[in-house]
Amino acid sequence: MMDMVVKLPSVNPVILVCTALLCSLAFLYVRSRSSRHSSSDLPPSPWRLPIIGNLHQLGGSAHQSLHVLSLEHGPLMLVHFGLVPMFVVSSGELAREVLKTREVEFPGRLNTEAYRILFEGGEDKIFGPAWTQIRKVCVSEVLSLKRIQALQFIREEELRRLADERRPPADLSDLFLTLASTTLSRAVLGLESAEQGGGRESNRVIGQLVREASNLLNDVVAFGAYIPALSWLDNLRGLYRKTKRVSQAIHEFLDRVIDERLEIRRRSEAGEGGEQETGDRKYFVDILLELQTRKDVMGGHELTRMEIRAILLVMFIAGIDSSVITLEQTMKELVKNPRIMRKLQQEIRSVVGNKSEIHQSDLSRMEYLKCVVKETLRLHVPPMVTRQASDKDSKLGGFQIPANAAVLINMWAIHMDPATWDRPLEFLPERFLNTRYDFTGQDDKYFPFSLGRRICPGVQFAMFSIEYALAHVLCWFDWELPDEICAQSFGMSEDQNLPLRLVPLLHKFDGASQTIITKIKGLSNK
Ligand code: HEM
Repeated sequence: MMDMVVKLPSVNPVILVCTALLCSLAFLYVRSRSSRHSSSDLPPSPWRLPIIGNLHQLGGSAHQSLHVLSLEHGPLMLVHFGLVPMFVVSSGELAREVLKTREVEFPGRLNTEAYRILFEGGEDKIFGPAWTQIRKVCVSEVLSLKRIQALQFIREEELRRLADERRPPADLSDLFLTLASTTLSRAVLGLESAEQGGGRESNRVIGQLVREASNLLNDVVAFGAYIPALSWLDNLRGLYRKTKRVSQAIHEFLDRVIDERLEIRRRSEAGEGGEQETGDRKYFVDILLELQTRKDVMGGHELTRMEIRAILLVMFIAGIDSSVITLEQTMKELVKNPRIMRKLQQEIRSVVGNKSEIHQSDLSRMEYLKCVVKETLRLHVPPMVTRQASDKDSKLGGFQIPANAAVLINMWAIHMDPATWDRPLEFLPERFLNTRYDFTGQDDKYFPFSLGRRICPGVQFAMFSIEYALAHVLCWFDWELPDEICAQSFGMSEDQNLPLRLVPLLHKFDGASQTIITKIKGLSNK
């Protein structure tokens, strides 16, 4: 999500070796200008090549490679991403210091070129002085339990669509994306629901654009970011052209929505029969537009349209991708572990009983479901969170951290620590039964939503949406792999078998009540 997750481009070894040879002279120059800190003050560092630094040691899954390096070099190490020194934290204790107890010393996140293009400026543009106030508005107006309940009917509508996907296999990735983008589009932008005219199409368009933007932010950590002399490679790959195209399409879309909301407000104020701005009809975009004229609430800051667009985009990028990934990875883990899938379905079906709908109160009785989602978030956490040190030198873990240094928190490594987790690579939801782990950021062994001032404000919204979607998908249907997919190799890596296509089989309830039979028939006749 946003620049919070850092992945590396797959690096062609030939390019790397040539670059290393050609640039070794330049390295001598760079070294002559290198840090004024003596190396004994700095954390341990793996051996590195000229210019490319440690990039050759970081495969497609940088978080996994960094974890391996940290086992040898310690919980705080200095790794060179090309010419950029990164201070990599792999222990919960040090992560807590950076993210929470000493957060003022590590206030910002890292910027990338893709980030600057998509948000029309850097991190400061969105997360500047006004952000604390906007965060509060997000939590109370968009992500509150009341708003979550008010939007429940949208989730229900989308889940019913499953029945339309009767021609197997069902594209679950598409279903989860539509569900996440529709729910957020309504809460944030007030876009129409699927039943209202072009609602579905608009939701799909923004959902797809946002996913493209997330991929650009996550995957396209461009060569130029680490080795400026290689930025021509990024141009050659058309990365910035693509980012600019996606950015322009998103901004045009958001501008249209903002203009529509302004027009609705104008007509309503002029008594021209426009939409009534009642509590339920006021969306996040309306609240931001209102804040534009409330400098008093915003600590004297006047929100610009550009900032409004950037804030709306942050909500989408942060909200959609992470929820979809969690849903996809949970279903993949369940298909790989049929025992766990059966146990979970038994729990869901026994709680739902003869009812034809799943209510919010039912979810609170599904303890094993919560364990399953927690375990998915342990194994498939947004792998890395970034921070930038303030403009003063500081110390961490007894080592020197220079002013403005880039810090990477390897969340994945912390969630894999064998000192905390028995058989850490296995999917074992039972490990969370009767434990203290939650998402409030109190614990430094497990914190998929991060810690401290910048902790994810969408925790409740995300957990409810994810649990609700899984309970529906697993209650009425059993799931199988399509014939063409080999069970042994299914889901060996995170990116494998995506988009996720599975065969839904309507579940045969023993002695099912008339209500359930009617529900299932209703679904299959849709
Ligand atoms: C499973 C789902 C989710 C996960 C695992 C997740 C995780 C995270 C993480 C790790 C961060 C970075 C915090 C940091 O830098 O310290 C974050 C930030 C953020 N998330 Fe989430 N998130 C999820 C869903 C959502 C949803 C559904 C929304 C909104 C609807 C949301 C909105 C945000 C926002 C606005 C930020 C930026 C907060 C700030 O910088 O102050 N997230 N999230």
